Amino acid sequence: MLYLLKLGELMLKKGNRRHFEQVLRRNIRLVLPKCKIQLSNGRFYLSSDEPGLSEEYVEERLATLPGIMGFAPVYSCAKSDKAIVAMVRQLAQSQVERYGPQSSFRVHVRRTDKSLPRDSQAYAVWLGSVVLEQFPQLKVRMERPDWSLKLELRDRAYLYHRERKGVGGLPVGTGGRGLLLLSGGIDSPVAGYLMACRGMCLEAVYFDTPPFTTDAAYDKVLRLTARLARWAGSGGKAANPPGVNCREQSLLLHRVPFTEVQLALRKHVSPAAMTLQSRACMVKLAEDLGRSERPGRESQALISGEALGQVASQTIENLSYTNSFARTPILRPLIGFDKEQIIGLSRQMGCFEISIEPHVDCCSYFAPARPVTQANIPELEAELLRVPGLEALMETALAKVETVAVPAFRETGK
Ligand SMILES: Nc1ncnc2c1ncn2[C@@H]1O[C@H](COP(=O)(O)OP(=O)(O)OP(=O)(O)O)[C@@H](O)[C@H]1O
Repeated sequence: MLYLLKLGELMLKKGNRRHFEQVLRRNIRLVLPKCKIQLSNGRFYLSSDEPGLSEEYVEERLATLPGIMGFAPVYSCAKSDKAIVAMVRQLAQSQVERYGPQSSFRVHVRRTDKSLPRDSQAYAVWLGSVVLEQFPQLKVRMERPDWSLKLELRDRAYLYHRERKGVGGLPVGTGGRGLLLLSGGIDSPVAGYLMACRGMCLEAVYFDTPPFTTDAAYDKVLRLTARLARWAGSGGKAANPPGVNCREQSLLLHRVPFTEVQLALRKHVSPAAMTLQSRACMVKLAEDLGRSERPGRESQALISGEALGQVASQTIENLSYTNSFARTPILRPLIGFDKEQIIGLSRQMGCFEISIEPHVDCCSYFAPARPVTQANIPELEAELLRVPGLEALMETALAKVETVAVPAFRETGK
């Protein structure tokens, strides 16, 4: 099996392109350890002789790896006319068996080796006539043919007839480290996906409020984390904090026991500010968690699934209030998205059906009927300071955090 990988945005990097390529190579190795990777002329080639390795298995992983714009299973041969003709004839034969002797086709050629005797167009015309000689009833069609053959003339000749899109973006591990606030809802997994596709190495944190939330709600968060790990989990060893040595494609999920904090807030803050004050505590805890016990490997940003105006608590005043609890930036990649766009991405990720399962999360349980929409920052800060023992409750919560590495593909039994 041989695949040609197209790198897209990576190719635009100038001085540090090698670094990006190395990170991508490391990520591919983690995800597909049984494949060999070779880099030549701005293309990666992935090959394997492993008998049990199916195309479906390989493609499922390549399709979710940030940094890969597209990929195609290819045949390759030397650049001699004789070898190319034999390879074209063989692939044309299989396409005619599939689409019929009267189907339409085109040949597309790219040539990076300028020392060859023909230019790309002349190669395409010549190979088109080779195919027509073999199957005279075929029709040549440039626009939307039934099938096409694509030939790339590089160090060798590479021929393919189908190509799949990847997610593009940049390889995980080239964009710093972020801690995603992951609830069981629709938005936060999508926010994590977008940041992973910009190369950010992620971990996730979930604030759990038993008995107001159930084990089923946590299980839902685990399944969402597994899904997200398909895109974000390729940071592998680089994503491990000290003491964890996970070599699988996986994502670390921290579960913070948040009940005591929520109960103290419910007793001492105004009902209308409940959501906002608990979000502020989450931000503070997440930031402390992202810094704790990991010198040199701290989270450099928090990530949240908030979108401006999506719910009453997500106004610009309220976002400014929660910002004031973090020294690191809070990234909100969905800030300008509407719900339909978010749902579209969530479906694409295979998260939507999980996210809409009906489980109560901590915020909806404690949510006020009429939340504060225009945070008065000094008043709210003063109110939070008056909650007795809040600091100690937060420290206890941090001391009891449970961390698991959630593998990307185990949920499907693969
Ligand atoms: N229990 C939680 N654990 C971790 N993060 C949370 C939790 N609840 C909320 N968040 C974070 O706060 C953001 C805003 O949450 P909120 O409930 O207001 O919005 P939402 O639109 O329901 O978001 P989502 O669909 O991600 O739950 C979430 O996107 C998430 O990043």
